[in-house]
Amino acid sequence: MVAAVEIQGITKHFGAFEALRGIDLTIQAGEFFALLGPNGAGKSTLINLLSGLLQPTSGHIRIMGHDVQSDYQQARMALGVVPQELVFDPFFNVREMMRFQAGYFGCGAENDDWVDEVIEGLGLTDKAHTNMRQLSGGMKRRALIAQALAHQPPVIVLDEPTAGVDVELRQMLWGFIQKLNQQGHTIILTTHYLEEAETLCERVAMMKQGRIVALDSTKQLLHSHAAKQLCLRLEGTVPAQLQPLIKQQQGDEVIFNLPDISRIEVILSALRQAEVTVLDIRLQEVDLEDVFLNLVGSHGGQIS
Ligand SMILES: Nc1ncnc2c1ncn2[C@@H]1O[C@H](COP(=O)(O)OP(=O)(O)OP(=O)(O)O)[C@@H](O)[C@H]1O
Repeated sequence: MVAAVEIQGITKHFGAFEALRGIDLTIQAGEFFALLGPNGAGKSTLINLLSGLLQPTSGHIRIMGHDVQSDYQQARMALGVVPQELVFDPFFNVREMMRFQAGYFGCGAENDDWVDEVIEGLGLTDKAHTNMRQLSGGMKRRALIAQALAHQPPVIVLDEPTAGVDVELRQMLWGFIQKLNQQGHTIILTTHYLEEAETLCERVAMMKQGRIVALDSTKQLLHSHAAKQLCLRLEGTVPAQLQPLIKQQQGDEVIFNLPDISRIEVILSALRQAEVTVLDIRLQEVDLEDVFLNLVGSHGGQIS
């Protein structure tokens, strides 16, 4: 079966700056794939190369077997990209905008059922005849997603689609995207909500400074970093020798990293000796965010 996306030896320089330093990545048709990395890692540059908005310095990309440079039209037809920014044509209503968009890709009236399915699936039915500029921010976000899907592309790239959207829209969006994935569409997602990637995506690539630093199934990534964490509520000050083990401290709750389980005894005995009282104790598994911080070394709001 032909791969949805094949990226071979891709580099991209902006002047002397190397934004991508040799990317090799194959995404199979039907995958739900996450592309993660801190700000500036090169995710958007890679997405812009997929859609042909940028030319690579070296290397090749194929979408559903079509080379993005030598067979641009077919490659672009196979791809729907939901961009980060809210860019839209202010002159059309939602349905017109989708039909025009589909028209650019050679789709005519035979595509109208699909247009209506997407409008309904994204909760835009009430707004189908509303002008784009009269939509609220969340509705514009839905319309942009609809626009990217207008020509029924087999490969769908979502560049931070849930940035700044409310919980209701996020759930609706993921329900719809999961349905498309079950129907066979390949989904490639960048998000800074790592719990979304963890729940939705079968496979994850983590990028750092223009390179892929981890590429594996979500399950395997979590398994290979299967260290646990010890969460304690404490009365007293954590002694100095335990400070390097602290992952996070908020009020009286302290989370310790446990590279191995026997470290629990060391921690509890050091606390006893320092006469710190343990008020509560619990163990927790690492999540994708912990793995990400471990591998990419970036923090909190910088994740995207
Ligand atoms: N047109 C350009 N000219 C010069 N440098 C650029 C250009 N576009 C991107 N860069 C640089 O390339 C690097 C990668 O940027 P890119 O936007 O791909 O990162 P990203 O992973 O998408 O980050 P974010 O999460 O912030 O969107 C950054 O250092 C950025 O400043």
